[in-house]
Amino acid sequence: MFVWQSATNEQRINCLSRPAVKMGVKVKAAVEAIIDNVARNGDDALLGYAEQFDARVNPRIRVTRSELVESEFALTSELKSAIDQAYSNIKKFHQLQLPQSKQIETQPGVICELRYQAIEAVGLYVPGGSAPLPSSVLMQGVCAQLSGAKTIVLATPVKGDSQINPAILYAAKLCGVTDVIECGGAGAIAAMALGTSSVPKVNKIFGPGNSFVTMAKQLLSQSVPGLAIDMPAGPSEVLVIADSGANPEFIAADLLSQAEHGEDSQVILLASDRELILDTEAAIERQLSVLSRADIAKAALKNSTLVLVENIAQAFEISAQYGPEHLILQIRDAERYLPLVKNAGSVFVGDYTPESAGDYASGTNHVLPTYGYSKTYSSLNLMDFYKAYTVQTITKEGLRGLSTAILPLAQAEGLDAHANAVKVRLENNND
Ligand SMILES: NC(=O)c1ccc[n+]([C@@H]2O[C@H](COP(=O)([O-])OP(=O)(O)OC[C@H]3O[C@@H](n4cnc5c(N)ncnc54)[C@H](O)[C@@H]3O)[C@@H](O)[C@H]2O)c1
Ligand SMILES: N[C@H](CO)Cc1c[nH]c[nH+]1
Ligand SMILES: [Zn+2]
Repeated sequence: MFVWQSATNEQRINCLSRPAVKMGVKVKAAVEAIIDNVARNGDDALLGYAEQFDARVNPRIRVTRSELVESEFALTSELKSAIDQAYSNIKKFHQLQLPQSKQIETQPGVICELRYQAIEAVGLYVPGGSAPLPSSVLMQGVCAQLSGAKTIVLATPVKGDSQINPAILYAAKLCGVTDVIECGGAGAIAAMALGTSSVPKVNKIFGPGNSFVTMAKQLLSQSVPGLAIDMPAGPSEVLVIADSGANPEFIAADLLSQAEHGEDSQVILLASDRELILDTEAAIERQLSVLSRADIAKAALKNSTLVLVENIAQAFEISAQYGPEHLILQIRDAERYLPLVKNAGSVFVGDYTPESAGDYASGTNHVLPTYGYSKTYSSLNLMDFYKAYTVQTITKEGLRGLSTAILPLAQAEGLDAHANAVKVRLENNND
């Protein structure tokens, strides 16, 4: 147990530091080499990485159309309807976000509009190194589909001699994905950013992934002209704020649900009650013993801390400083505390709102900023698949009215040609 009140500043900073950030320099060098190889050797580089990193036997790049169409027959009816239910809820929540153009006459004869256009070609990365994630297909695919993107490329790694997971293919089919690519990591991101013989080049790359994926997105968005990315969405994180009324079994389950994602996941509990922390420690031990991914969760717990805070208000201050991907509030009267939430990708309110609900099926998006980027980035939403642009239409009289602002400003800036573009029109008597 970490006691916030008696810790030094340095100990507090350490307690909130993220494991993935510590390995940044090594990851950058590896990713730069991968991008360079894909730029030079295209598909051949991708096939090589599939063998090297995913132990792929007879690697290939493209999944066929008929595999997509037939994927549902490989699913149990239970899993198929689970995917359908999640798809429907995610679609409902994201349909709410459809952008609407707006216009206003700012002064007589001067009309300004804000319009939206879907990004034409999008690349969706679905992590698959440690677990296949059909839910991540839905989170990104529903948005791409609702936006009307023309090209929707989905890349995911496949391990060893296994087949690509049919649940991933079925979710991709539901979302209207146009190209499914069997490659992972930085290579897959580079392929979608640069294009290869088999992989269409896209305008924007989305999706979570490990440190290699996240680094590749960041590096390529700085070097490929016009390429955009959604956000740095790396190793999963959850921060739980709990009061003395919380259930330690629920807290332990929530912490373990994210610890099991990867060894570099981080889970933090901020609790105002010492007994609750001790009970949660015991619950974690009990629950861990029957988890199939206990080893991964145990490793992640080494980067994680159960913290005793003075009071709930202090917990919110610490959480704002950390900026978690997910924030779970297991406190009485939790809604009352929502105004204290400052930086969090997605907030789960009350004892019966586990993160798993948002991870899979409630309707909210699970692609969220990590590494503290919830301080500045939004959670993935439909707007990320659009660009907004403006349109203006001005009548001659409108321009005359506006000239009293344009001409003095152009003069003040010493830009005569700007002023002339107005004057020639106002002096024109040919219409
Ligand atoms: N933030 C979010 O919204 C969100 C959502 C889902 C999952 N996640 C996170 O995504 C991550 C998924 O990671 P993952 O590893 O399971 O899958 P992944 O698909 O992101 O990464 C697997 C790929 O990493 C590459 N790789 C592996 N070892 C490498 C090495 N030594 N050098 C270079 N490249 C290497 C390989 O190409 C491999 O195919 C987890 O950390 C999980 O927590 C985040
Ligand atoms: N918790 C992950 C985001 O950090 C999303 C996910 C996918 N499947 C299960 N969980
Ligand atoms: Zn999860």
